[in-house]
Amino acid sequence: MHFPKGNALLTHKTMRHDTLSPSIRGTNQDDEPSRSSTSLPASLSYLGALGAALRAVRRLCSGSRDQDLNTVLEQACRAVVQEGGFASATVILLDHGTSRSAGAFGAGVECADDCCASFPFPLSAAAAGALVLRARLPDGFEGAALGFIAEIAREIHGLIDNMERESERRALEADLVDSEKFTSAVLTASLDSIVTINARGEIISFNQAAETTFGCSAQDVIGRQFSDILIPPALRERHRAGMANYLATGTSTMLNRRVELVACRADGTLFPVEIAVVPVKIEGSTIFTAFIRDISALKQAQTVLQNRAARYRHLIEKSPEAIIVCCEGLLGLLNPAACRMLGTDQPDRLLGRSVYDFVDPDFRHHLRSALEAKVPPAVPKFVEQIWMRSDGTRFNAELGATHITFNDKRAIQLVVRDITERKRAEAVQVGQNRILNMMATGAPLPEILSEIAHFIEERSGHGMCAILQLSEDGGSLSCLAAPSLPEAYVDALGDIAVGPGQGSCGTAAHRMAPVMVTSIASDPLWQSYREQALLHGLMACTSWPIFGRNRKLLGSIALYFREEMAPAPADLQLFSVCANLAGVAMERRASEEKIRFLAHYDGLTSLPNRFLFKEYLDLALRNAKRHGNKFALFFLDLDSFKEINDELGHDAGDHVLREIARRMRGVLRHTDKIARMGGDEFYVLIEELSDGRYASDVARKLLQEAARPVRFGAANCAVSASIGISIYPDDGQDAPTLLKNADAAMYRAKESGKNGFRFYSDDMAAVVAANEPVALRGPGRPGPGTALPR
Ligand SMILES: Nc1nc2c(ncn2[C@@H]2O[C@H](COP(=O)(O)OP(=O)(O)OP(=O)(O)O)[C@@H](O)[C@H]2O)c(=O)[nH]1
Repeated sequence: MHFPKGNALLTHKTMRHDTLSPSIRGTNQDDEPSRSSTSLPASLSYLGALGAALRAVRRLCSGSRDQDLNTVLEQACRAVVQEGGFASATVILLDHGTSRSAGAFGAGVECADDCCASFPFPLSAAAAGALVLRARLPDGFEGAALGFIAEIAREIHGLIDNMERESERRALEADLVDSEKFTSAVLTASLDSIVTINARGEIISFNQAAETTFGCSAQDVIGRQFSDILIPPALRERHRAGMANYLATGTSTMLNRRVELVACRADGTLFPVEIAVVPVKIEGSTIFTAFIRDISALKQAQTVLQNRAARYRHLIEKSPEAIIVCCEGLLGLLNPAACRMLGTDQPDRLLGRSVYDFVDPDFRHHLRSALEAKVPPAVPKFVEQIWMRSDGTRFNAELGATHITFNDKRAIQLVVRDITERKRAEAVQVGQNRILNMMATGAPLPEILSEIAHFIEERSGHGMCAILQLSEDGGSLSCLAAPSLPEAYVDALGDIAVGPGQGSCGTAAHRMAPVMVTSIASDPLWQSYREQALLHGLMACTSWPIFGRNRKLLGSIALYFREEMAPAPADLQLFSVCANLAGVAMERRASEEKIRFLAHYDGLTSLPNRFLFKEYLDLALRNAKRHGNKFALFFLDLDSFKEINDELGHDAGDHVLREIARRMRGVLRHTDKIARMGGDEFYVLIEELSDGRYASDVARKLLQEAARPVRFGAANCAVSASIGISIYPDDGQDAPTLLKNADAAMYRAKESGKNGFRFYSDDMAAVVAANEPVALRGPGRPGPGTALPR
């Protein structure tokens, strides 16, 4: 299609939009369109053709409802060209400032003297654009033809306008249908019940979910009062009042938000719902759409969860073990046992604090590695640590950690046990075993008691311990171990009398019960010892009696402090254990001493027996050999002792033996030894012998004591003694020789008339030889053939 040069007619700038006045340009003219052509008359046939074109276009307009716009415009252009005899017809449409050819016919037809005219559509109309015609005739756009052509253009414009309106209407209709379908689908598919009511409270829509939820069909409820069907009877009046208030005032607390309520099913059962009501004003009237969700299952799940949470909380609350939940190292939950363990009854004061605040710094890294472990142990592993209470005091803790979810977060649940008591008991057990081991291995009593005292001091922290033993007569206490007390104080105190008002120890022994004195300065029990104690800075003293079997009092334990205070209650049991240990040690030592006494001493006279005398003799020999000393060995046998037994009885004989033994012991030096061999025979060992005369003096004194009558009842028992003496080294270099020679000398004294003594001399060797194998004495009847123990 050929357009005039510059296409000036096709731009809206050159179109005259206010009217359908065309722009016309002749091929042979300049660019200015011809304005004078309206005066030329058009031929009747041409006008008839234009009329036919106009009618054809009108026909198209009426039958174009269902056709595509471009097709119809194409047909219109064809009709205009074919009926009107134009070379070409084109409809140009402006669309958002750009032009497009919406329909054309006859394009590409060229003729030598054609002219072209553009008939614009009004800009104010829905469709803007123009009908562009090319006429074969030079006067094709003149006179009456112009009116026809303008009419054709108007018809085409009307056609475009109608078709576009129709198209828009159809699109809107389609949208509406789609929207209704969508709404219907939403309502149907919605899991929530959607119920719409009008301002009178009547149900006007009721979706499928509502039918299921409330147990009634839409058909049954539409038109009925919402409150009569879906609201529980107890709430109906409130609902009506609320609606009335909203309609009157426009305010409501129920609308446009989600609230939980109770709804009523068709069968009358009530159930929990979550409801949101949205009011909508339509044509001056208000309708209300309620979105209702049955939350029975949710509530049940919540109840189950709440019950579970409550059970968990109950278990935690009642657990005797301390349970602590930590989130990111902070305390998130503590049960009462944990609060007690950490020394508070106000968990709120601990919540949010770092768990590390309660752990001894030396153990924090242990806890950190447990809390930050990526893979928790399958079974919680309990570890021991030192923890701290709120007041900073430390305690032994055993704890196990497990990973849990707490408040939707990863958390650690700690089970913490205060094992201070267990550790204390273990320490007591270890100490007790150490002390029992000392007893079993025969450690000396003072060492054992000293160990017990150290143990008590160690456990008590800063006390000083003393262990005292009761005297045989039960009248006083003497200190056996006091490793930490000032020596001067122990010496100054000496033996403590047992009785009321005798300090803590004397009073405890007297009362046979513990005595706690927290102020030595003011307690009347310490009146007699106060000055000494205060002089050494001792301010308090608690004492426990020590008992043996059958609650026999053996002594007492004292624990002194340099402050006015009492032992910690936790230590009292330990001290009572220690008092028992001291009792066992003391009693055992007493038993051992008794056994030792029975083994080494004569039961009648309490003098050493022949076994012990043998040890004395061996020791004397070693000393004498080492130092070049002399010593004398006496063998003493009572004369005519048998007669006492025979005449006055065995008891009288025993009495005489005891008395003479006591007297002889009394006249000897404490370094001298005297032993009873048995019967009426005794040995005496005189060491540090300067010369023989001293031995004679001792022999005379012994004879004198033996000869002094012994009173037994009304009788005076009179005996005498005969003594034989051998001297080391003159009369023998070893024990058997010395004993043999003393024995021989004693025989010589008997032979010489008794009540006298004889030193061994070589002439006695014959007697000894005659009595060989060896004239050694043993228990019982004197005579040769009985040897001392080796
Ligand atoms: N009462 C008593 N008598 C004892 C005890 N042990 C031994 N005897 C007796 O002591 C006497 C000692 O006997 P002898 O030494 O032979 O008799 P004796 O009369 O002293 O004779 P001489 O030594 O020769 O003077 C015996 O009669 C024993 O039975 C004892 O423990 N108690």
